[in-house]
Amino acid sequence: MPAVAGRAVLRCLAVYEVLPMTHALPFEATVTETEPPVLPNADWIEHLPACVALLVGNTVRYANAAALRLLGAQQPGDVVGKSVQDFIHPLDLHRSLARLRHAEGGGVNPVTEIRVYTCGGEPLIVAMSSATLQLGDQTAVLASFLDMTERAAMEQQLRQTDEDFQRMMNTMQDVFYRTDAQGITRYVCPAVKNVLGYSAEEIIGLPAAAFYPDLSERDALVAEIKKHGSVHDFPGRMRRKDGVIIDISISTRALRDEQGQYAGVEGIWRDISERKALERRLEHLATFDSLTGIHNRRSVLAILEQLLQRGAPFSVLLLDLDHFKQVNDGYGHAAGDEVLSGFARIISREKRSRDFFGRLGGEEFLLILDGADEAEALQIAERLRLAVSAQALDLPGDASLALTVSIGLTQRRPDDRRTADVLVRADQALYRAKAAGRNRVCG
Ligand SMILES: Nc1nc2c(ncn2[C@@H]2O[C@H](COP(=O)(O)OP(=O)(O)OP(=O)(O)O)[C@@H](O)[C@H]2O)c(=O)[nH]1
Repeated sequence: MPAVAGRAVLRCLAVYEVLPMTHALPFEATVTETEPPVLPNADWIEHLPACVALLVGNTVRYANAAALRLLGAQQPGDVVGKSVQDFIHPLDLHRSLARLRHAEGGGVNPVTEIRVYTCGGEPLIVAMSSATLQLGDQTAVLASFLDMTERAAMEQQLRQTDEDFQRMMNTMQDVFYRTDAQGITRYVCPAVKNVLGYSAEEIIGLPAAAFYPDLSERDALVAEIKKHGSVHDFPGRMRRKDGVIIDISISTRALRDEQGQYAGVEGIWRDISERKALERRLEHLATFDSLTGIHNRRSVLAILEQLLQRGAPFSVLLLDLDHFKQVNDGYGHAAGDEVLSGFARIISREKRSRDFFGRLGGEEFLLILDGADEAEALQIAERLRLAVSAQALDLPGDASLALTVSIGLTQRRPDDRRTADVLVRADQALYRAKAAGRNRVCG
């Protein structure tokens, strides 16, 4: 048997790793157009798991058991003696015949996928290689093939899965990422460009920590993941390429290697800056008076309640602008608003930084003097009263108006339990100040 043919067949079969390379091809064969080729001592080919067929011209002259099985033959005659055209898919026929001619000319055809039909018409995909085989003075082609239908389907499925994954990653608003045990970013989806301003390529290979403005936040995250295995909506912050710090929410889990060792993290994070800003706006609205910007009623009373609960010493001033109705009546409601804002500005400026100032409603305000006893509170109240009467309050246009304020004062008493206990006394003191002629402080 010519060495070329032996090498070719071995190469065909070695592709599938079904034969140890030490096997030599032991057959000498002869082929005629009418009779099956004789392949003495070739039992092992007959029993190979790989499909083997011998072709002369376009006709199948021999097919081993595996080939007959794959092609669904009931008997050898269903395949042997038939033309390859009976089995090859029309779209692959031209290519297959060209390969046959190439092999006949002494060439070796590397493995390629070819669509074939079984005897029952079922389509298959086979991986086929072929090479010339000189049998006496006749040239045949030895083809070897394996069923790849399942693998092709799996590959198609994998491709589909990969395409779906890429599509999902490309359209995601959230950022999917993966780091290794050293915290190096190994994957990040393209959405990161919209959120951080960096492309995925710029980030992959860099430590995830590089994007945290405060490293302790990242350390806290990793510690939490290592402890619990995962985190959900963990708050954090990241620095964008333009330097802006954004609020993020992270949901991620620990990755483990085969030994169960920590191997990094995988998860998603989303930009929640807008949500946070909205929360802050809502919180501000819920805490501060929209006209004056100082604490609103709910907020200043909550502070009063807290101080009471803590048993902290304090005094309160209840402040009420005198004859404020006349401002509204004389200059209009907008002018009244302006005056209220101006008044709040004066008190905010004049109060001590540790004091809490809020608007209870209308033209009535509460100032909580943290730590102040009655004597100290009286001093502060007098100072505020003078500051108000000394400064003309602006009205819309160029006009301004001098107003006065009456102040009711009370000190926190040991038996005060509720805010109302304090407020009622302050209100009574304010009433006395009004009754006594206004523009004064009463305790
Ligand atoms: N512009 C404006 N006016 C308000 C607001 N809330 C309450 N007022 C007005 O404040 C006025 C309060 O009038 P009164 O309770 O009679 O008190 P006053 O005129 O200040 O008189 P005394 O307190 O007795 O000195 C009313 O005219 C209310 O309509 C507000 O948010 N803006």
